[in-house]
This record gives sequence, structure tokens and C-alpha cells, in this order.
Amino acid sequence: MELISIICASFVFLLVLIKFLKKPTNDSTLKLPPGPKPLPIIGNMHNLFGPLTHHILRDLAQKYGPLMHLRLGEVTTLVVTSPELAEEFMKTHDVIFANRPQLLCPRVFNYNCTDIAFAPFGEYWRQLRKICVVELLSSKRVQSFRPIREEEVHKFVAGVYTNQGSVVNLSKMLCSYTYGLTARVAFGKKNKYQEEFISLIMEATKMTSGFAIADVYPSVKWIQVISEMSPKIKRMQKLLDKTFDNIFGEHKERSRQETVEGEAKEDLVDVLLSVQKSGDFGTPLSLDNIKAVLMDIFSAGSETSSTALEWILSELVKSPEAMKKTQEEVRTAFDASGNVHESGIHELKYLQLVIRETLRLHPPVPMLIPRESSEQCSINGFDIPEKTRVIINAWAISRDPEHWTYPDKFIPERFLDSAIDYQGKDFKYIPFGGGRRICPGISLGLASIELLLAQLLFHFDWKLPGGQKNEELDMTEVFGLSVRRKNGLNLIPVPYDNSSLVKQGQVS
Ligand code: HEM
Repeated sequence: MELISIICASFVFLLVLIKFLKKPTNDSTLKLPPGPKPLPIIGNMHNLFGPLTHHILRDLAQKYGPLMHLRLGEVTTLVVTSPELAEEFMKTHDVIFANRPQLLCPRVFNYNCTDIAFAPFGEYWRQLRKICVVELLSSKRVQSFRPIREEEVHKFVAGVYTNQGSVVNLSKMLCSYTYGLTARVAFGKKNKYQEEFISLIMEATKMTSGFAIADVYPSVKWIQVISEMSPKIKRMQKLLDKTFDNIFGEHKERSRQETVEGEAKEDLVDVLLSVQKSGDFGTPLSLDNIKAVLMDIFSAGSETSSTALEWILSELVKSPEAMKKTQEEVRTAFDASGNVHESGIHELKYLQLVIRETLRLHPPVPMLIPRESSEQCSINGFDIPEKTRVIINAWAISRDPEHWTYPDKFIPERFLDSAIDYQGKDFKYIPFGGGRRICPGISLGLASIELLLAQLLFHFDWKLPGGQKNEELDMTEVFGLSVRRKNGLNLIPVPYDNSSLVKQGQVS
């Protein structure tokens, strides 16, 4: 088996070599930003060898500067590591860099990049964005999902309560909470294909976060064809597509019945189907387009929120002072009712600071989603060719000692009286990106984070197992679609006396 892999790899290498010996690149005529010297064929790929790419890129940028050039395979790539330059790419020249590279996995899983995150910058993407902002993810829509959130959060805390005093793997629970919540928001009532769909999408998400050789040799057509036909990818795509059809089938049947009973409520599938029916969308919206958008909602929405929750709780456990302050705030606000209500969440000012500070230290998508230039331009005196891939290292920027004091320390108070928000206007803090491609799911993401967090802090005190000291909590990261904890967050919940869970003695 190993011998076959070596023969195949050598064959691929040889074919790429032949191709590159035939086709010289034009980089030498341009004044590109500085960067490490590339090797033939692989370029700078060897420079990225290691588990945490955002750390490696930060370290390289310390040597080559905040605008660094790398050649990854055949792709000219720029890495941006300062707020000033991030502003150049995401504000001053935003139109030129509003494109996305057409990567292998979104081509296969997101119906040829017809989702929002990977659709090329143009009319189709503009229409999708509009649907997102006005219909799918508007504040009114986010508000309309409140009963679903409350139900799912209640299920979560009830599950924790039954495990009081024993070790719970919060990482695992948080993941199923966010995926489950997204499924309810997208499909409405639980359907019989939901579990299957969630496990498929989690598997596809894992594949998406991996490295694809096709993405660094886009002009080598046979690599594209072979990669797209990879049996693993094809099989997964077919399964996902079939499950989508099953879900839509069941959804249609249910909506028909519910309309008769006058009970229908709008979930995201309803909204997308009604946009499709209305014909308001510029080009007709196909069923595959709807599936592509739903792929985004799941992969961009679930993984990020559970990662954020995991890091927020980790930072609080590691800083008992901040934990005490946050819990006192939540308990003072909700002691009278014994339970947290979403309508009062906005009063929790310190909790908001805790979330903000955690997203600075641990932006779930640390290098945002790559962009691609649609034409040649010049930035800071350097030439940027058309189709240059741009990586913005938001993680490194939000820990830059030139812009943040004690950058690696968890200090929620630093955001007290600060005008910095999530809207990407101040480029030293961009956990949701910025410019035209900024995340459209900020409100939905925050709503699912805030309610669960407040509930977990209200109803329980949290202890580390095995007599571990709080300050020693392991915070090692692992790279994937989002940067999560390497080791699951295992904690022991101890119910709070004034919690309605304790008062009722059981969970309804
Ligand atoms: C804590 C939660 C979340 C974080 C940290 C986050 C972060 C991000 C980031 C960094 C980007 C790339 C922005 C850029 O390239 O400038 C992005 C894009 C996107 N996010 Fe989020 N996100 C979150 C939640 C959500 C949710 C809940 C949804 C939807 C349900 C969502 C949907 C999207 C979509 C569709 C895009 C692509 C936008 C485009 O290319 O036009 N995100 N997100």
C-alpha cells in the first residue's frame, strides 16, 4: 500500500514538473512584497509545514513584514499581518479583493461555489447577500428563532444538571448544541434525517479544512479532475445531496399539512423556497443553489459558535476572577426568576466584554476566508497580480503588541468604554472579517452564544477534574475549519442553589 502511494506521488510530482518546466511564471517582472525564497514547483509550501498555520505565518511575518509574499504551489499568495494593511485590502481596495478563490471542496460540496461564502463577487453573490441580510439573518429573523434557542438551551442545561458532580465533556456537548440549533433554525421541527445530515456535514466540514493539492495547482486541469473524482469526496457529496432531498421532501409534506392546520412557522428552508417561488431573485434560484446556501449556514454557523463557546468557557475557568465577576453579574440580574431570559441578556455588560475579549484571543476563523484579486493593482508600492490569493491573519493582528497591551492576556476590561465592535471598522479587531465579505451571521451567532453562556454561568459553578489548578488549564489549539481546543474541555458542574433547576429538583 505504501509503495503504491510513493509511486503515485512520484508520478504526480513528475507530471507537475513537466508542466512547470514548460511554463515559466511572470512573477520576476513584478515588484512583489518580500517573502521567503520559494523552491521550484512547491514554492513556499515547505515553509508552512507544522500544525498551526496562523502561528507559522505570524512568525514568518515577523521576519518578512506585514505584507508578505509566498508562492504556494503555483499560486501567488499574500499574507497580511497589520491593521493598516488589512484596511487597504478590506476597505480601500475592497472591490478588487472581494473575490474568493474557487477551491476544491466548495466546488464539490457547495454546488460549484454557488453558496454565499465562495460565490464569485458579482451579481449572483450580491443577490444572495441581500437575501441573507434582509430575509435569512436579519435581526427580526434572529429574534423569531428565540423560542427555538430557549428550548435547545433548556435541553442543554437539563443535560448538564443530570450529570452534576461528574465530569462532562463540554466540547462535545457544545458541538451538538450548535449543530442541533442550526438544524432547527434551518429545517424547523426535528426531522428523521437530521442526525444523519449533521454527521455528514461534520464529516464534510472536516474534509474542507484539510489541505488539497488541487488548490495550489489550479491551472493543472488533470489534478482538478482527479481530485473532484476522488471516491471519498464523491461519495460524501452524493450522500449529502440525497439527505438534502429527503429533508426537503419531508419538509414539503409537513408544510402542506401544517398549512391546513394553520400552524406553519417560517424556518430558513421556508424562506429560501418562498424567495425561489416569488421570482424576486435576479436569476432563478435553483434547488442546488438553496442547498449550497444551507451548506454555508451549517458549516459557517455551527462550528464557529461552538468553538467560540468552548474558548469563552476555557478562558473563564482559567481566570477565576473574571469567572466570579461574570457569574455575579448574571446571578444578580436573574436571581429573582431563578432562570436567564433572553430579553435581559443586553443588561449583562461584563459578559459582553468577556465574549469580545475571547474573540480577540481566539477568533474561530483566525485567517478569515481567503480572498482573491480580480485585477492587478498596487499596494504600498508593491505590484499585486490578478488572481493573487490573500490571507488576512486576523489572529496575529489581534495579538499584535504594537496595537494591544499585554496582547496574550485575557483582560475583558480592555473593551470597557471602547468603541471597537464586531463590524470590522477597526481593523485591529476583525473576528468576523470586514468589508463587503464580512460575516452576515454576527447577530445569529452571538444570540446562540450569549443565551447558552449566561445559562451555564447562572445555573452552575464549574470545577476542573483531578484537582487541576485553574491557571494550568491546557489551552493548546488544533487547526481545522475553525481553530478549536486540541483537548476537549472537561469540567464538573456544581448546581447553583438559587437555580430554578435546583428548586424544582428535577428538569421538566
Ligand atoms: C461566532 C460566530 C461566527 C464567527 C466568528 C464567524 C466568522 C466569520 C468570518 C471570519 C468570515 C469571513 C469574513 C471575511 O472574509 O471577511 C465569515 C463569513 C461568513 N459567515 Fe460567519 N461567523 C460566525 C457565525 C456565522 C453564522 C451564525 C452564520 C450563518 C448562519 C455565518 C455565515 C457566514 C457566511 C455566509 C459567510 C460568508 C460571507 C461572504 O463571503 O459574503 N457565520 N464568518
